[in-house]
Amino acid sequence: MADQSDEIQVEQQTLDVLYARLDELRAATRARLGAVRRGGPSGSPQNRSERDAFATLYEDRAALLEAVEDRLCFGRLDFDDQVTRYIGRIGLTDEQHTSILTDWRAPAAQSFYRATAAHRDGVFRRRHLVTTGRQVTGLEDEILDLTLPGSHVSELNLSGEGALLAALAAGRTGRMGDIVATIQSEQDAIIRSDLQGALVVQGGPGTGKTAVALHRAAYLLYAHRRLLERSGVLLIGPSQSFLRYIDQVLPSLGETGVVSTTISDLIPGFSARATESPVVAEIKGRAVFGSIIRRAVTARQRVPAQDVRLRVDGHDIVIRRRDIRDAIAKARRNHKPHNQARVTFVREMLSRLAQQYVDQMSFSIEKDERAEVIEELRTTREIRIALNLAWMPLTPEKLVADLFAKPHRLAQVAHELSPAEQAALARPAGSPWTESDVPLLDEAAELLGEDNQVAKAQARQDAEQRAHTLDYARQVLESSDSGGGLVNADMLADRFATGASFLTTAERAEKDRAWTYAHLVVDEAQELSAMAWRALIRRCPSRSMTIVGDVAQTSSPAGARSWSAMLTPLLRDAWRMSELTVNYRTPEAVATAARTMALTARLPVSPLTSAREIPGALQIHPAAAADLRALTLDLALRTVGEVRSGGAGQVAVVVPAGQTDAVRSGLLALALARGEDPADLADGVVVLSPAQVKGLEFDAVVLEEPADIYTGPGGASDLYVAMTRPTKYLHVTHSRPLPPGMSA
Ligand SMILES: Nc1ncnc2c1ncn2[C@@H]1O[C@H](COP(=O)(O)OP(=O)(O)OP(=O)(O)O)[C@@H](O)[C@H]1O
Repeated sequence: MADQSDEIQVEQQTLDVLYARLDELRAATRARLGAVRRGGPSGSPQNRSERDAFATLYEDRAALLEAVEDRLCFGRLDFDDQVTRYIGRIGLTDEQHTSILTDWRAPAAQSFYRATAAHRDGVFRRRHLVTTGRQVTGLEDEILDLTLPGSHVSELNLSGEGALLAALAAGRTGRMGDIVATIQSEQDAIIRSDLQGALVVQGGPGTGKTAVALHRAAYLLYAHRRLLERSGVLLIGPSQSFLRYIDQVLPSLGETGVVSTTISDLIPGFSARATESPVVAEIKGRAVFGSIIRRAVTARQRVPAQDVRLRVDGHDIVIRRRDIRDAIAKARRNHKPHNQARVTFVREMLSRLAQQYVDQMSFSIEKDERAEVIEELRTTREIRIALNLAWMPLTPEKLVADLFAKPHRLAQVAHELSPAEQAALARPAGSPWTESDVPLLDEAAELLGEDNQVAKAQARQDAEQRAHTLDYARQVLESSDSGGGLVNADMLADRFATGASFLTTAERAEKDRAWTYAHLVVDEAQELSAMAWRALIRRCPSRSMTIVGDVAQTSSPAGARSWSAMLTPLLRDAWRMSELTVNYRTPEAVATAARTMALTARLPVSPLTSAREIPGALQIHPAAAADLRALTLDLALRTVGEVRSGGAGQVAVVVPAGQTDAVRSGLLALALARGEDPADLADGVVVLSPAQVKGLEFDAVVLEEPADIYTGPGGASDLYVAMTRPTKYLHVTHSRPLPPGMSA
């Protein structure tokens, strides 16, 4: 022990040097930022914009230096050739530019995660530093050179087993933390895998897929910073609550520029919140909807049943079917989206109609007079109506809403769907949007292009905004008495505008539906439909993607049961797969029970080894139907008390979606009856449906009546997800027989 305390002292000295350097850099960055800010708002627009750029740079740097306070340095490598290297959250150099801390993502840090006794890479000792604040509180050494005393090989091949098991045993806070100090070798291989192509990471529950996906994003941003910062990285998660659960991980790794969203929120300024039956969601998720939407667009470019005859200004004009057919063909030939191609169609039709008009005149006319004729025809109401009927300007919302509100429109373009399937999709116009509508709207937006009516409205709005800004600039000039011709209202308005447009890549990308990203990270990817994949792939033309998920946990009927069946039609052979095999979350007994149930239900479960065993982790409590709820509520309250006795801790009660409200009020009533503080209850326990717990984890889960979940819409997959959420205890309460394969 004396040995270890000496070593701790040595490491404390190193840590003191590293934190002192961190403090120095923080102070220097703050000083530079202060100097830039003191520069004030004067100077030419260019100076001002340079200053803004520097200020943003220093602000980012200051935020990064603040974010790495906790566990700044967590490891040390000792090499055969006497070299020692410290590994931490960021790289640091001293004043002579000598490296004193290696960024965990640098190639020089790789051995910290990968070196094994069999492949040492010249490392004879790997040391994990356990720190609390700025104090070293413990050490864990792994001697990789088996000829040295103290060497030891972990059964599961885990590195830094002590540090890892301590991290896994810690109480959950409701927010995911980073795993940078204890990344395991199979995870590291995925994190550092090539940027090119799509990488699918398949793994059972708790194998660290989410953690790995986020650390990979941080790694790629480090290794390919220029490319990735210019075009951005997009992260897709299954729900807003999941995004909240993970939202501290990337900032703690010093990365803040990743855009994260869900399929429901994929289109900027649009949010789909309504729910619909799984049957309907499955139909709308089919890849064939790509063709259906395409046909729905071309169906809106149509030749009318009859010629239309009218008189304009004493001239006979015939809107002929033949002319419309030719103009449609001409407009389609330029392969522009519907709303843009419409311009060609209208121009061609007006030119043909103008020719009819001119042919009836007894004299020839000049070019500008012909333009007047065209304008007159363009503004004639009947002509406008006839041209719109032939080629209507459309928004994606209108196109998709019509498809489901007007059965004849769907029937016209969706011959792949049976009459029953078409009938299932019917809904009234004005119905609220659902998640599976979003990929259809996105597909439609792509094919329709900007509606120039919308663009015109935007231009009008911009002009109004400009007038408003000018007005404001004039007032500023008047009140600041800075006349004398040095600056005019227009120039000042420009300066205000420059300030407003000073956006980061992530901010610009987030606002732009058509933005294309350099890399895409998709979590819980098994849930995505073929249509959702089309929408995502469109956003990442390079196909550089990290796709993580588990096809045994798929509950969406439109999701993937096999990666190859889902991805090969979309990506051909431009995807590769890696598997994660160690379960870091669920105790062995719980994992085994979940797995046996899943195998009995023939789910495509991945092989899995559990890193932890906790005695009494799985407890099954039978009850009479009349007593079941009371038992569930009592267990939930008792378990919250137990898991929070040591500080942090979270319990989830999982019940089918329709019962969450009843359980929530039951818990509250019971807590009040027992004189407990409702605020404590709200902190420590959540009541969620199987769909809502996907991707999350808790110290303990109380699962009521598994047979209800098993026979519910998500079936055995939902039950598999629910059973695999706890890090410590799973309590199952039931009055009906347990589902096949499920037992203690
Ligand atoms: N190397 C590691 N060191 C410490 N903790 C780890 C490590 N790998 C995974 N974990 C922890 O294990 C838990 C499960 O990880 P994660 O949520 O990423 O798993 P998952 O595979 O995405 O699970 P699911 O399929 O159930 O969503 C998390 O608490 C994570 O922090």
